[in-house]
Amino acid sequence: MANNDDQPAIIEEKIVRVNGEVAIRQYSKGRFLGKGGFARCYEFASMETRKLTAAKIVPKASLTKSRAKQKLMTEIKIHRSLHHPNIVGFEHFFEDSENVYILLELCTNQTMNELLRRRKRLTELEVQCYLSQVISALSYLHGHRVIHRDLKLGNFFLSDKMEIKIGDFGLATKLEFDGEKKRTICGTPNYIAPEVLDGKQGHSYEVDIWSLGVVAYTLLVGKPPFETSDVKTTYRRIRMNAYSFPENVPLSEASKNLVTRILVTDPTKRPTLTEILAHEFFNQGNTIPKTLPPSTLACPPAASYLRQFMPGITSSASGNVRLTETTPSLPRSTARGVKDDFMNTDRPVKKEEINRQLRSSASTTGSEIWVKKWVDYSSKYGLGYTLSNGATGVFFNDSTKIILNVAGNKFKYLERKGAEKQDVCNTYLLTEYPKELQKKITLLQHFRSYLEGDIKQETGDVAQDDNFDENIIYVKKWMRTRHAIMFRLSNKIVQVNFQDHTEIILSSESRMVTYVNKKGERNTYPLANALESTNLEMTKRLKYTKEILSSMLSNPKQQEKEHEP
Ligand SMILES: Nc1ncnc2c1ncn2[C@@H]1O[C@H](COP(=O)(O)OP(=O)(O)OP(=O)(O)O)[C@@H](O)[C@H]1O
Repeated sequence: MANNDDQPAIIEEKIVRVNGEVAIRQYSKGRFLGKGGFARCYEFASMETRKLTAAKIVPKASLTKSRAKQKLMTEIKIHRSLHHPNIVGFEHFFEDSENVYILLELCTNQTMNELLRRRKRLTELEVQCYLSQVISALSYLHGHRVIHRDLKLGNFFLSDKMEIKIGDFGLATKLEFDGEKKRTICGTPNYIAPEVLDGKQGHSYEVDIWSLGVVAYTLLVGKPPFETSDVKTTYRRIRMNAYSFPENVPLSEASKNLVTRILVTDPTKRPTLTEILAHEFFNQGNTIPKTLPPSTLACPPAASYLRQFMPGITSSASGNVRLTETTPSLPRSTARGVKDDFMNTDRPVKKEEINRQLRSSASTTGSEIWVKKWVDYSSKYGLGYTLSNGATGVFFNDSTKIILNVAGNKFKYLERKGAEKQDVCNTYLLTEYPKELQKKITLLQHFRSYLEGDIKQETGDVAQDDNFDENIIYVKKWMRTRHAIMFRLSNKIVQVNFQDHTEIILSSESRMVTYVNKKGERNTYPLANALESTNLEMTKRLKYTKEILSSMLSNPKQQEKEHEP
Protein backbone atom coordinates (compact mmCIF):
# COMPACT_ATOMS: atom_id res chain seq x y z
CA MET A 1 0.00 0.00 0.00
CA ALA A 2 1.25 3.45 -0.88
CA ASN A 3 2.31 5.82 1.83
CA ASN A 4 1.84 9.49 1.61
CA ASP A 5 4.99 10.57 3.36
CA ASP A 6 4.04 12.91 6.15
CA GLN A 7 0.45 11.71 6.58
CA PRO A 8 -0.13 9.03 9.19
CA ALA A 9 -0.84 5.82 7.33
CA ILE A 10 -1.33 2.14 7.73
CA ILE A 11 1.28 0.07 5.96
CA GLU A 12 0.38 -3.47 5.06
CA GLU A 13 2.76 -6.35 4.82
CA LYS A 14 1.56 -9.30 2.78
CA ILE A 15 2.79 -12.62 4.12
CA VAL A 16 2.41 -15.65 1.90
CA ARG A 17 2.56 -18.76 4.02
CA VAL A 18 4.04 -22.07 2.82
CA ASN A 19 0.57 -23.47 2.26
CA GLY A 20 -0.22 -20.55 -0.01
CA GLU A 21 -2.44 -18.69 2.46
CA VAL A 22 -2.04 -14.96 2.51
CA ALA A 23 -1.94 -13.04 5.80
CA ILE A 24 -1.70 -9.32 6.31
CA ARG A 25 0.31 -7.61 9.01
CA GLN A 26 -0.41 -3.97 9.62
CA TYR A 27 1.79 -1.18 10.91
CA SER A 28 0.83 2.35 11.70
CA LYS A 29 3.33 4.79 10.38
CA GLY A 30 4.18 7.38 12.99
CA ARG A 31 6.85 9.94 13.73
CA PHE A 32 9.39 10.88 11.05
CA LEU A 33 12.85 9.94 12.38
CA GLY A 34 15.18 11.25 9.71
CA LYS A 35 16.38 10.76 6.20
CA GLY A 36 19.53 9.57 4.52
CA GLY A 37 20.73 9.41 0.93
CA PHE A 38 18.20 6.77 -0.09
CA ALA A 39 15.82 6.26 2.74
CA ARG A 40 13.30 8.06 4.87
CA CYS A 41 12.88 6.65 8.31
CA TYR A 42 9.67 6.52 10.38
CA GLU A 43 8.53 5.07 13.63
CA PHE A 44 6.29 2.05 12.92
CA ALA A 45 3.94 0.46 15.45
CA SER A 46 2.76 -3.07 14.84
CA MET A 47 -1.05 -3.02 14.95
CA GLU A 48 -0.96 -6.54 16.33
CA THR A 49 1.64 -6.30 19.08
CA ARG A 50 1.98 -2.49 19.49
CA LYS A 51 5.72 -3.01 19.29
CA LEU A 52 7.60 0.04 18.01
CA THR A 53 10.30 -0.21 15.37
CA ALA A 54 12.19 2.13 13.08
CA ALA A 55 11.26 1.60 9.45
CA LYS A 56 13.65 2.58 6.72
CA ILE A 57 11.58 3.18 3.63
CA VAL A 58 13.44 2.91 0.35
CA PRO A 59 11.40 3.86 -2.74
CA LYS A 60 11.70 1.26 -5.47
CA ALA A 61 12.02 4.11 -7.95
CA SER A 62 15.45 4.79 -6.46
CA LEU A 63 16.49 1.21 -7.17
CA THR A 64 16.24 1.22 -10.94
CA LYS A 65 20.00 0.91 -11.36
CA SER A 66 21.19 -2.61 -10.65
CA ARG A 67 24.01 -1.26 -8.50
CA ALA A 68 21.61 0.46 -6.12
CA LYS A 69 19.52 -2.69 -5.91
CA GLN A 70 22.60 -4.83 -5.32
CA LYS A 71 23.75 -2.45 -2.59
CA LEU A 72 20.44 -2.64 -0.75
CA MET A 73 20.46 -6.42 -1.02
CA THR A 74 23.98 -6.60 0.41
CA GLU A 75 22.99 -4.26 3.23
CA ILE A 76 20.02 -6.45 4.10
CA LYS A 77 21.95 -9.70 3.75
CA ILE A 78 24.76 -8.55 6.03
CA HIS A 79 22.66 -6.66 8.57
CA ARG A 80 20.10 -9.43 9.11
CA SER A 81 22.88 -11.87 10.00
CA LEU A 82 24.17 -9.71 12.85
CA HIS A 83 23.12 -9.99 16.49
CA HIS A 84 24.95 -7.90 19.06
CA PRO A 85 23.79 -5.54 21.84
CA ASN A 86 25.71 -2.67 20.23
CA ILE A 87 24.46 -3.21 16.70
CA VAL A 88 21.05 -1.93 15.62
CA GLY A 89 18.81 -5.00 15.68
CA PHE A 90 17.47 -6.08 12.30
CA GLU A 91 13.81 -7.10 12.69
CA HIS A 92 12.84 -8.01 9.16
CA PHE A 93 12.06 -6.52 5.76
CA PHE A 94 9.26 -6.61 3.24
CA GLU A 95 8.11 -4.76 0.18
CA ASP A 96 4.99 -3.47 -1.52
CA SER A 97 4.59 -2.14 -5.02
CA GLU A 98 6.34 1.14 -4.20
CA ASN A 99 8.82 0.62 -1.41
CA VAL A 100 11.15 -1.69 0.39
CA TYR A 101 10.65 -1.49 4.18
CA ILE A 102 13.43 -2.39 6.55
CA LEU A 103 12.29 -2.71 10.13
CA LEU A 104 14.98 -1.99 12.66
CA GLU A 105 15.34 -1.76 16.41
CA LEU A 106 14.13 1.71 17.34
CA CYS A 107 16.80 4.02 18.71
CA THR A 108 14.98 6.85 20.39
CA ASN A 109 17.90 9.10 21.25
CA GLN A 110 19.06 9.96 17.73
CA THR A 111 22.68 9.59 16.73
CA MET A 112 25.96 10.76 18.19
CA ASN A 113 26.03 13.47 15.55
CA GLU A 114 23.15 15.26 17.21
CA LEU A 115 24.63 14.52 20.62
CA LEU A 116 27.95 16.12 19.74
CA ARG A 117 26.24 19.09 18.12
CA ARG A 118 24.53 19.78 21.43
CA ARG A 119 27.48 19.01 23.61
CA LYS A 120 30.34 20.37 21.45
CA ARG A 121 32.70 17.75 22.86
CA LEU A 122 32.58 14.98 25.44
CA THR A 123 34.43 14.26 28.64
CA GLU A 124 37.02 11.51 28.58
CA LEU A 125 34.88 9.27 30.79
CA GLU A 126 32.07 9.48 28.24
CA VAL A 127 34.49 8.80 25.39
CA GLN A 128 35.78 5.73 27.25
CA CYS A 129 32.22 4.54 27.69
CA TYR A 130 31.10 5.07 24.09
CA LEU A 131 34.27 3.77 22.48
CA SER A 132 34.22 0.60 24.61
CA GLN A 133 30.78 -0.16 23.21
CA VAL A 134 31.84 0.57 19.64
CA ILE A 135 34.89 -1.66 20.09
CA SER A 136 32.72 -4.45 21.42
CA ALA A 137 30.50 -4.25 18.33
CA LEU A 138 33.49 -3.99 16.01
CA SER A 139 35.14 -7.07 17.54
CA TYR A 140 31.95 -8.92 16.81
CA LEU A 141 31.76 -7.61 13.23
CA HIS A 142 35.39 -8.33 12.41
CA GLY A 143 35.05 -11.73 14.06
CA HIS A 144 32.31 -12.39 11.51
CA ARG A 145 34.50 -11.05 8.68
CA VAL A 146 32.34 -7.98 8.27
CA ILE A 147 33.93 -4.58 7.64
CA HIS A 148 31.53 -1.71 8.25
CA ARG A 149 33.43 0.85 6.13
CA ASP A 150 31.32 3.80 7.16
CA LEU A 151 31.86 4.25 10.88
CA LYS A 152 30.99 7.80 11.80
CA LEU A 153 28.99 9.62 14.43
CA GLY A 154 25.87 9.68 12.23
CA ASN A 155 25.87 5.87 12.17
CA PHE A 156 26.13 5.49 15.93
CA PHE A 157 22.55 5.42 17.18
CA LEU A 158 21.57 5.80 20.81
CA SER A 159 18.90 3.59 22.31
CA ASP A 160 16.42 4.62 25.00
CA LYS A 161 18.83 3.07 27.51
CA MET A 162 21.65 5.17 26.10
CA GLU A 163 23.46 2.23 24.57
CA ILE A 164 25.33 2.78 21.34
CA LYS A 165 24.04 0.84 18.39
CA ILE A 166 26.03 0.76 15.19
CA GLY A 167 23.75 1.02 12.18
CA ASP A 168 23.68 1.64 8.42
CA PHE A 169 25.36 -1.33 6.78
CA GLY A 170 24.96 0.23 3.34
CA LEU A 171 28.69 0.20 2.68
CA ALA A 172 29.54 -2.92 4.66
CA THR A 173 31.20 -5.90 3.08
CA LYS A 174 31.77 -9.46 4.17
CA LEU A 175 35.11 -11.00 3.34
CA GLU A 176 35.09 -14.47 1.81
CA PHE A 177 38.38 -15.39 3.49
CA ASP A 178 40.87 -13.87 5.89
CA GLY A 179 43.43 -11.79 4.07
CA GLU A 180 41.06 -10.80 1.27
CA LYS A 181 41.47 -7.18 0.21
CA LYS A 182 38.64 -4.96 -0.95
CA ARG A 183 39.07 -2.30 -3.61
CA THR A 184 35.83 -0.38 -3.79
CA ILE A 185 36.36 3.21 -2.83
CA CYS A 186 33.79 4.07 -0.22
CA GLY A 187 33.36 5.85 3.07
CA THR A 188 32.57 9.32 4.27
CA PRO A 189 35.21 11.97 3.47
CA ASN A 190 36.18 12.94 7.01
CA TYR A 191 36.43 9.36 8.21
CA ILE A 192 37.91 7.63 5.17
CA ALA A 193 41.21 5.78 5.63
CA PRO A 194 44.29 6.73 3.57
CA GLU A 195 44.60 3.26 2.00
CA VAL A 196 41.08 3.59 0.61
CA LEU A 197 42.04 6.86 -1.04
CA ASP A 198 45.27 5.35 -2.27
CA GLY A 199 43.35 2.41 -3.72
CA LYS A 200 46.47 0.49 -4.79
CA GLN A 201 46.85 -2.21 -2.16
CA GLY A 202 43.20 -2.79 -1.37
CA HIS A 203 41.89 -2.46 2.15
CA SER A 204 40.58 -4.55 5.00
CA TYR A 205 39.45 -4.35 8.66
CA GLU A 206 42.01 -1.64 9.41
CA VAL A 207 39.79 0.93 7.68
CA ASP A 208 37.35 0.54 10.57
CA ILE A 209 40.20 1.02 13.06
CA TRP A 210 41.16 4.24 11.30
CA SER A 211 37.58 5.53 11.44
CA LEU A 212 37.50 4.62 15.12
CA GLY A 213 40.51 6.90 15.61
CA VAL A 214 38.73 9.69 13.75
CA VAL A 215 35.66 9.14 15.92
CA ALA A 216 37.76 9.24 19.11
CA TYR A 217 39.40 12.50 18.05
CA THR A 218 36.06 14.02 17.05
CA LEU A 219 34.42 13.18 20.37
CA LEU A 220 37.36 14.51 22.37
CA VAL A 221 38.08 17.64 20.35
CA GLY A 222 34.68 18.49 18.93
CA LYS A 223 35.52 18.33 15.22
CA PRO A 224 37.05 15.73 12.92
CA PRO A 225 40.85 15.81 12.64
CA PHE A 226 41.13 16.28 8.87
CA GLU A 227 38.09 18.48 8.34
CA THR A 228 38.41 21.34 5.86
CA SER A 229 35.93 23.22 3.75
CA ASP A 230 36.59 21.15 0.63
CA VAL A 231 36.80 17.42 0.18
CA LYS A 232 39.99 17.49 -1.92
CA THR A 233 41.91 19.27 0.82
CA THR A 234 40.51 16.87 3.40
CA TYR A 235 41.74 13.94 1.31
CA ARG A 236 45.15 15.56 0.92
CA ARG A 237 45.36 15.98 4.68
CA ILE A 238 44.37 12.37 5.25
CA ARG A 239 47.04 11.20 2.80
CA MET A 240 49.65 13.34 4.57
CA ASN A 241 48.36 12.43 8.01
CA ALA A 242 48.21 16.16 8.70
CA TYR A 243 46.28 16.86 11.87
CA SER A 244 47.09 18.26 15.27
CA PHE A 245 45.53 18.59 18.69
CA PRO A 246 44.27 22.11 19.39
CA GLU A 247 46.10 23.84 22.22
CA ASN A 248 42.91 25.19 23.72
CA VAL A 249 41.27 21.82 24.35
CA PRO A 250 42.57 20.18 27.51
CA LEU A 251 43.28 16.55 26.69
CA SER A 252 45.10 13.90 28.66
CA GLU A 253 48.33 12.51 27.23
CA ALA A 254 46.65 9.10 27.22
CA SER A 255 43.84 10.27 24.95
CA LYS A 256 46.18 12.00 22.52
CA ASN A 257 48.42 9.00 22.54
CA LEU A 258 45.55 6.67 21.71
CA VAL A 259 44.48 8.77 18.72
CA THR A 260 48.09 9.08 17.55
CA ARG A 261 48.58 5.33 17.73
CA ILE A 262 45.44 4.68 15.69
CA LEU A 263 45.77 7.34 13.02
CA VAL A 264 48.80 5.76 11.40
CA THR A 265 48.98 5.83 7.61
CA ASP A 266 50.29 2.29 7.24
CA PRO A 267 47.27 0.08 8.05
CA THR A 268 49.48 -2.80 9.24
CA LYS A 269 50.91 -0.56 11.96
CA ARG A 270 47.54 0.29 13.47
CA PRO A 271 46.70 -1.35 16.78
CA THR A 272 44.22 -4.21 16.95
CA LEU A 273 40.97 -3.79 18.85
CA THR A 274 42.43 -5.79 21.75
CA GLU A 275 45.44 -3.51 21.83
CA ILE A 276 43.20 -0.46 21.78
CA LEU A 277 41.23 -1.74 24.77
CA ALA A 278 44.48 -2.49 26.60
CA HIS A 279 45.70 1.06 25.95
CA GLU A 280 46.20 3.26 28.98
CA PHE A 281 43.35 5.50 27.87
CA PHE A 282 40.97 2.74 28.94
CA ASN A 283 43.08 1.77 31.95
CA GLN A 284 43.46 4.87 34.01
CA GLY A 285 42.31 3.33 37.24
CA ASN A 286 38.70 4.47 36.88
CA THR A 287 35.63 2.35 36.31
CA ILE A 288 34.03 2.80 32.92
CA PRO A 289 30.24 3.09 33.16
CA LYS A 290 28.29 0.72 30.93
CA THR A 291 26.01 3.52 29.83
CA LEU A 292 25.62 7.19 30.67
CA PRO A 293 22.64 9.02 32.14
CA PRO A 294 20.25 10.57 29.57
CA SER A 295 21.02 14.02 31.02
CA THR A 296 24.38 13.77 29.21
CA LEU A 297 22.53 14.04 25.91
CA ALA A 298 22.37 17.73 26.62
CA CYS A 299 24.84 18.54 29.42
CA PRO A 300 28.19 17.24 30.61
CA PRO A 301 27.99 14.72 33.45
CA ALA A 302 27.82 16.31 36.87
CA ALA A 303 30.96 16.27 39.05
CA SER A 304 29.13 14.13 41.60
CA TYR A 305 28.41 11.58 38.89
CA LEU A 306 32.00 11.57 37.67
CA ARG A 307 33.30 11.15 41.19
CA GLN A 308 31.61 7.76 41.45
CA PHE A 309 33.81 6.45 38.67
CA MET A 310 36.94 8.50 39.01
CA PRO A 311 38.37 8.82 42.49
CA GLY A 312 41.01 11.44 41.65
CA ILE A 313 39.46 13.74 39.08
CA THR A 314 40.20 17.29 38.20
CA SER A 315 37.80 18.86 35.84
CA SER A 316 38.39 21.82 33.65
CA ALA A 317 36.03 24.56 32.63
CA SER A 318 35.59 23.07 29.17
CA GLY A 319 33.94 20.07 30.68
CA ASN A 320 36.84 17.85 29.81
CA VAL A 321 37.92 15.64 32.62
CA ARG A 322 41.30 14.21 33.39
CA LEU A 323 42.58 11.70 35.80
CA THR A 324 45.08 13.00 38.27
CA GLU A 325 48.06 10.75 38.68
CA THR A 326 47.78 8.90 41.93
CA THR A 327 50.74 6.65 41.35
CA PRO A 328 54.01 7.38 39.63
CA SER A 329 54.02 5.84 36.21
CA LEU A 330 56.33 4.30 33.75
CA PRO A 331 57.11 6.60 30.86
CA ARG A 332 54.12 5.00 29.26
CA SER A 333 53.45 8.24 27.51
CA THR A 334 57.00 8.91 26.49
CA ALA A 335 57.33 9.45 22.82
CA ARG A 336 53.92 8.00 22.09
CA GLY A 337 52.40 10.62 24.29
CA VAL A 338 54.71 13.45 23.42
CA LYS A 339 54.82 12.65 19.76
CA ASP A 340 54.01 16.19 18.89
CA ASP A 341 57.12 17.38 20.61
CA PHE A 342 59.36 14.87 18.99
CA MET A 343 60.71 15.25 15.49
CA ASN A 344 57.92 17.61 14.78
CA THR A 345 58.89 21.07 13.82
CA ASP A 346 55.35 22.38 13.97
CA ARG A 347 55.22 22.57 17.72
CA PRO A 348 57.60 23.79 20.40
CA VAL A 349 59.72 21.14 22.09
CA LYS A 350 58.92 20.69 25.74
CA LYS A 351 62.17 19.09 26.71
CA GLU A 352 61.77 19.33 30.47
CA GLU A 353 58.59 17.35 30.19
CA ILE A 354 60.27 14.69 28.10
CA ASN A 355 63.21 14.43 30.44
CA ARG A 356 60.95 14.16 33.41
CA GLN A 357 59.23 11.25 31.76
CA LEU A 358 62.38 9.52 30.68
CA ARG A 359 63.69 7.36 33.43
CA SER A 360 67.23 6.44 34.09
CA SER A 361 68.65 3.68 36.19
CA ALA A 362 71.00 4.71 38.95
CA SER A 363 74.13 2.71 38.37
CA THR A 364 75.54 -0.38 36.75
CA THR A 365 75.79 -3.68 38.54
CA GLY A 366 78.65 -5.99 37.69
CA SER A 367 79.32 -6.35 34.02
CA GLU A 368 75.70 -6.72 32.95
CA ILE A 369 74.24 -4.28 30.48
CA TRP A 370 70.63 -3.27 30.42
CA VAL A 371 68.25 -0.67 28.96
CA LYS A 372 68.74 2.56 30.76
CA LYS A 373 66.29 4.77 28.92
CA TRP A 374 63.80 4.17 26.23
CA VAL A 375 61.28 5.99 24.17
CA ASP A 376 58.38 4.24 22.49
CA TYR A 377 57.65 5.84 19.17
CA SER A 378 56.26 2.69 17.59
CA SER A 379 53.22 4.65 16.53
CA LYS A 380 55.45 5.84 13.71
CA TYR A 381 58.98 4.48 13.69
CA GLY A 382 59.99 2.21 16.54
CA LEU A 383 61.60 2.01 19.94
CA GLY A 384 64.70 4.06 20.74
CA TYR A 385 66.87 3.27 23.75
CA THR A 386 70.19 3.79 25.42
CA LEU A 387 71.96 0.99 27.19
CA SER A 388 73.76 1.24 30.48
CA ASN A 389 77.05 1.06 28.56
CA GLY A 390 76.16 4.26 26.72
CA ALA A 391 75.29 2.78 23.33
CA THR A 392 72.16 3.98 21.55
CA GLY A 393 69.86 1.68 19.62
CA VAL A 394 66.65 1.66 17.65
CA PHE A 395 64.30 -1.27 17.16
CA PHE A 396 62.40 -0.22 14.06
CA ASN A 397 58.82 -1.21 13.37
CA ASP A 398 59.98 -3.41 10.46
CA SER A 399 62.05 -5.39 13.04
CA THR A 400 65.39 -4.16 11.73
CA LYS A 401 67.73 -2.84 14.40
CA ILE A 402 70.50 -0.33 14.63
CA ILE A 403 72.98 0.00 17.45
CA LEU A 404 75.41 2.89 17.57
CA ASN A 405 78.64 2.73 19.58
CA VAL A 406 79.29 5.17 22.43
CA ALA A 407 81.72 7.23 20.41
CA GLY A 408 78.94 7.68 17.89
CA ASN A 409 81.06 6.91 14.84
CA LYS A 410 80.19 3.30 14.07
CA PHE A 411 76.95 1.41 13.96
CA LYS A 412 75.65 -2.06 13.34
CA TYR A 413 72.61 -2.75 11.23
CA LEU A 414 70.72 -5.97 11.87
CA GLU A 415 68.04 -7.45 9.70
CA ARG A 416 66.38 -10.82 9.83
CA LYS A 417 67.16 -12.88 6.78
CA GLY A 418 66.84 -16.39 5.46
CA ALA A 419 64.43 -19.15 6.30
CA GLU A 420 65.69 -19.20 9.89
CA LYS A 421 65.02 -15.48 10.25
CA GLN A 422 68.33 -14.98 11.97
CA ASP A 423 69.65 -11.49 12.59
CA VAL A 424 72.28 -10.70 9.97
CA CYS A 425 74.61 -7.98 11.12
CA ASN A 426 76.68 -5.46 9.15
CA THR A 427 78.94 -2.77 10.57
CA TYR A 428 79.25 0.65 8.98
CA LEU A 429 80.88 3.95 9.74
CA LEU A 430 78.50 6.81 10.35
CA THR A 431 80.27 8.62 7.55
CA GLU A 432 79.91 5.78 5.09
CA TYR A 433 76.88 3.56 4.80
CA PRO A 434 74.45 2.32 2.13
CA LYS A 435 72.08 4.93 0.81
CA GLU A 436 68.98 2.94 1.70
CA LEU A 437 69.81 3.34 5.38
CA GLN A 438 69.66 7.13 5.18
CA LYS A 439 66.20 7.46 6.70
CA LYS A 440 66.94 5.06 9.52
CA ILE A 441 70.18 6.83 10.36
CA THR A 442 68.37 10.16 10.49
CA LEU A 443 65.87 8.60 12.86
CA LEU A 444 68.66 7.12 14.94
CA GLN A 445 70.21 10.57 15.28
CA HIS A 446 66.86 12.01 16.34
CA PHE A 447 66.37 9.29 18.91
CA ARG A 448 69.89 9.76 20.16
CA SER A 449 69.68 13.48 20.71
CA TYR A 450 66.27 13.00 22.25
CA LEU A 451 67.48 10.38 24.70
CA GLU A 452 70.86 11.96 25.28
CA GLY A 453 69.57 14.83 27.40
CA ASP A 454 70.63 14.03 30.91
CA ILE A 455 72.81 10.99 30.23
CA LYS A 456 75.79 13.21 29.80
CA GLN A 457 75.20 14.88 33.12
CA GLU A 458 75.31 11.62 34.99
CA THR A 459 78.57 10.52 36.47
CA GLY A 460 80.02 7.07 36.78
CA ASP A 461 78.57 5.74 33.57
CA VAL A 462 80.40 2.84 32.08
CA ALA A 463 80.72 4.62 28.78
CA GLN A 464 82.91 2.12 27.01
CA ASP A 465 82.53 -0.02 24.01
CA ASP A 466 86.00 -1.23 23.28
CA ASN A 467 84.65 -4.60 22.30
CA PHE A 468 81.84 -3.19 20.14
CA ASP A 469 83.05 -5.19 17.17
CA GLU A 470 82.91 -8.61 18.77
CA ASN A 471 80.33 -8.32 21.44
CA ILE A 472 77.35 -6.38 20.31
CA ILE A 473 74.49 -5.93 22.68
CA TYR A 474 71.13 -4.70 21.48
CA VAL A 475 67.41 -5.10 22.11
CA LYS A 476 66.33 -8.25 20.29
CA LYS A 477 62.69 -8.12 21.23
CA TRP A 478 60.37 -5.93 23.18
CA MET A 479 56.75 -5.72 24.10
CA ARG A 480 54.40 -3.68 26.21
CA THR A 481 51.72 -4.94 28.50
CA ARG A 482 49.17 -3.05 30.46
CA HIS A 483 51.52 -2.93 33.44
CA ALA A 484 55.01 -2.93 32.06
CA ILE A 485 57.45 -2.83 29.20
CA MET A 486 59.70 -5.78 28.60
CA PHE A 487 63.00 -5.95 26.72
CA ARG A 488 64.93 -9.02 25.71
CA LEU A 489 68.54 -8.20 25.01
CA SER A 490 71.05 -10.06 22.90
CA ASN A 491 73.12 -10.71 26.06
CA LYS A 492 70.22 -12.85 27.32
CA ILE A 493 69.09 -10.25 29.78
CA VAL A 494 65.36 -9.89 30.25
CA GLN A 495 64.31 -6.61 31.69
CA VAL A 496 60.88 -5.55 32.80
CA ASN A 497 60.14 -1.97 33.79
CA PHE A 498 56.86 -1.67 35.66
CA GLN A 499 54.55 1.30 35.73
CA ASP A 500 55.33 1.95 39.37
CA HIS A 501 59.02 2.43 38.49
CA THR A 502 60.17 -0.91 39.84
CA GLU A 503 62.34 -3.02 37.57
CA ILE A 504 63.34 -6.64 37.22
CA ILE A 505 66.55 -7.43 35.38
CA LEU A 506 66.97 -11.12 34.90
CA SER A 507 70.13 -12.69 33.60
CA SER A 508 69.51 -16.22 32.46
CA GLU A 509 73.23 -16.76 31.94
CA SER A 510 74.43 -15.83 35.42
CA ARG A 511 71.05 -16.77 36.95
CA MET A 512 71.04 -13.51 38.85
CA VAL A 513 68.20 -11.07 39.40
CA THR A 514 68.50 -7.36 39.95
CA TYR A 515 65.52 -5.71 41.54
CA VAL A 516 65.04 -1.95 41.55
CA ASN A 517 62.45 -1.02 44.12
CA LYS A 518 60.08 1.96 44.15
CA LYS A 519 62.73 4.10 45.82
CA GLY A 520 65.19 3.31 43.06
CA GLU A 521 67.33 1.08 45.30
CA ARG A 522 69.03 -1.63 43.29
CA ASN A 523 69.91 -5.05 44.68
CA THR A 524 71.17 -8.18 42.97
CA TYR A 525 70.39 -11.71 44.15
CA PRO A 526 70.91 -15.24 42.90
CA LEU A 527 67.70 -16.23 41.11
CA ALA A 528 67.00 -19.16 43.46
CA ASN A 529 67.15 -16.87 46.50
CA ALA A 530 65.03 -14.22 44.84
CA LEU A 531 62.25 -16.69 44.13
CA GLU A 532 62.21 -17.71 47.78
CA SER A 533 62.54 -14.18 49.07
CA THR A 534 60.16 -12.68 51.61
CA ASN A 535 60.22 -9.48 49.59
CA LEU A 536 56.76 -10.02 48.14
CA GLU A 537 56.95 -6.88 46.03
CA MET A 538 59.88 -8.44 44.20
CA THR A 539 58.63 -12.03 43.98
CA LYS A 540 55.33 -10.83 42.56
CA ARG A 541 57.10 -8.94 39.82
CA LEU A 542 59.47 -11.79 39.19
CA LYS A 543 56.54 -14.12 38.71
CA TYR A 544 54.94 -11.69 36.30
CA THR A 545 58.22 -11.45 34.39
CA LYS A 546 58.39 -15.22 34.04
CA GLU A 547 54.78 -15.33 32.85
CA ILE A 548 55.19 -12.78 30.11
CA LEU A 549 58.49 -14.28 29.16
CA SER A 550 57.00 -17.71 28.68
CA SER A 551 54.04 -16.33 26.75
CA MET A 552 56.50 -14.45 24.55
CA LEU A 553 58.60 -17.54 23.96
CA SER A 554 55.66 -19.80 23.31
CA ASN A 555 54.32 -17.31 20.79
CA PRO A 556 57.24 -15.36 19.38
CA LYS A 557 55.06 -13.68 16.78
CA GLN A 558 53.25 -11.99 19.61
CA GLN A 559 56.37 -10.18 20.66
CA GLU A 560 54.98 -6.74 20.13
CA LYS A 561 51.45 -7.47 21.17
CA GLU A 562 50.16 -6.85 24.61
CA HIS A 563 49.59 -9.53 27.18
CA GLU A 564 47.31 -9.56 30.11
CA PRO A 565 48.92 -10.45 33.41
N1 LIG B 1 17.18 2.38 14.04
C1 LIG B 1 16.86 3.67 13.98
N2 LIG B 1 16.27 4.27 15.01
C2 LIG B 1 15.96 5.59 14.96
N3 LIG B 1 16.22 6.38 13.91
C3 LIG B 1 16.81 5.83 12.84
C4 LIG B 1 17.18 4.46 12.82
N4 LIG B 1 17.77 4.19 11.64
C5 LIG B 1 17.79 5.35 10.95
N5 LIG B 1 17.23 6.36 11.66
C6 LIG B 1 17.04 7.75 11.25
O1 LIG B 1 16.89 7.81 9.85
C7 LIG B 1 17.94 8.53 9.25
C8 LIG B 1 18.31 7.89 7.93
O2 LIG B 1 18.75 6.55 8.14
P1 LIG B 1 20.06 5.99 7.45
O3 LIG B 1 21.19 6.93 7.72
O4 LIG B 1 20.28 4.60 7.86
O5 LIG B 1 19.61 6.07 5.94
P2 LIG B 1 20.49 5.95 4.66
O6 LIG B 1 19.70 6.44 3.49
O7 LIG B 1 21.01 4.56 4.59
O8 LIG B 1 21.62 6.99 5.04
P3 LIG B 1 23.03 7.28 4.41
O9 LIG B 1 22.83 8.41 3.47
O10 LIG B 1 23.84 7.64 5.63
O11 LIG B 1 23.47 6.02 3.76
C9 LIG B 1 19.04 8.55 10.26
O12 LIG B 1 19.85 9.66 10.17
C10 LIG B 1 18.26 8.57 11.58
O13 LIG B 1 17.86 9.88 11.88
